[in-house]
Amino acid sequence: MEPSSSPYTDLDRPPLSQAALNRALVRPGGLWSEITVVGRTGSTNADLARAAREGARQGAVLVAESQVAGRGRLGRVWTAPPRSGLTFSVLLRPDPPAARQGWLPLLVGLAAASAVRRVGEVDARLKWPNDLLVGERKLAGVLAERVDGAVVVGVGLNVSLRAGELPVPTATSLAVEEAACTDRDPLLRAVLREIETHYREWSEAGGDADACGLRAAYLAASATVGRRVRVELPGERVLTGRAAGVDPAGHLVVAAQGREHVLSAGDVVHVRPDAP
Ligand SMILES: O=C(O)CCCC[C@@H]1SC[C@@H]2NC(=O)N[C@@H]21
Repeated sequence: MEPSSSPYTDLDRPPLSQAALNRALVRPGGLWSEITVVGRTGSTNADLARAAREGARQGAVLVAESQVAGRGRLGRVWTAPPRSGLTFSVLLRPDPPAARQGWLPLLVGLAAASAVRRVGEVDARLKWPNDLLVGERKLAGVLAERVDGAVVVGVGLNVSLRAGELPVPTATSLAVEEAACTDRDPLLRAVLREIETHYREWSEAGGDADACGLRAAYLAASATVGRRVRVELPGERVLTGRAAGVDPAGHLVVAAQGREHVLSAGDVVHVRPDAP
């Protein structure tokens, strides 16, 4: 076969099939109501947020082959060449009280990590709140945005990018990690099935992450708890200490300066054990 003239070799990869995804994942009584695959958009989170305001049903999934204005946490951008990864968002209308909905992005991060471990056979772990790491490199990110009564949760997962194609040196991809599977279709199906399972259990437990085992499963997949961390907090404050746990609300507990701090937001950096 002639080498591709495209700067993105991933354009040679098969597109995701909307029809096949709907056949596999949309069923009566299930969470997913409709899966839409678009060739190109600005941001799947922005699109689903708009749909949510217009009254779209719970369980809408929007997948983009190419996203040109992907949004990340804390005002960052998410860059991914076409078909090089998974970029999708889901629309949820959770019943549990707002005070417990902080678990939603953690739940989605856990689902993505479980799917990557199972299908990709890569040891993905979670940096609080919901970055997927392999070692210390970032494989995927999750962005949750509240829209009226709904929550839109977006996932960006690097799949087939080679080392020289990664957007930043601290990133990785399933291809770089020599995953058992770099086919986006089974990966997407696995992530959506995992989200559905965790979301159903969490909803049935009224959002109680202890009662449904979510907190225990999250802690087992955590790369942060037990580590020394530096947390950049809103307002340019920084806290350095030991990540002692995740509380029943999904907040990070950091032991520092002789007491425990409960953090609901922030950017965590894992500090090397031998660092001064
Ligand atoms: O790590 C982060 O900062 C979160 C990144 C989230 C990126 C995904 S890609 C699909 C969805 N649409 C967006 O605009 N962002 C999320």
